[in-house]
Amino acid sequence: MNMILEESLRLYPPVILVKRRVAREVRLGNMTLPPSTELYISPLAVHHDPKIWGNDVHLFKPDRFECGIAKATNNTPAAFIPFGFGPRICVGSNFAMAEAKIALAMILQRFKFKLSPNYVHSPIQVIMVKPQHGVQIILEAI
Ligand code: HEM
Repeated sequence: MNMILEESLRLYPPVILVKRRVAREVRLGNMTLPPSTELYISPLAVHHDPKIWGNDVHLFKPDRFECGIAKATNNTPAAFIPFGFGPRICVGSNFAMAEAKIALAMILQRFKFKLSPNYVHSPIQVIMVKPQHGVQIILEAI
């Protein structure tokens, strides 16, 4: 379940941009950034970089996480940042993952489900990334 959630967060990070402001002059690669420069870091872009994830970057493949995030990102921790990175990383990340697993487990204990043929895949950003037309699923009690 962890792998499925991680792969979902990779392909569709709810937060597609995090922002940082440079506090003092800093070298970043071959650039020198003056204080107050604003940096926009896109989890969406990083998560879809074939140089990190390979040519199957756009495919939903939860098993890429089977040996953990470090292995999936070739030891590049900043390549998987659905909850941001560093000292200001999301404080609710563990809570959010636990909550999603509990909710899914409660559904799976009672139902089988499949995607409705009416579903139209159209992720959209309205503050967070979400399915534009909702996600229609067909539940079957077990
Ligand atoms: C799937 C669910 C969630 C996602 C994808 C998410 C994502 C993020 C991201 C990307 C940041 C910015 C991190 C950075 O700048 O490096 C953030 C910050 C934050 N998140 Fe979340 N978040 C989620 C759920 C939650 C929940 C459930 C809570 C509270 C219970 C929460 C509370 C916060 C707070 C307080 C911050 C600001 C942390 C700081 O600036 O020090 N988040 N989140």
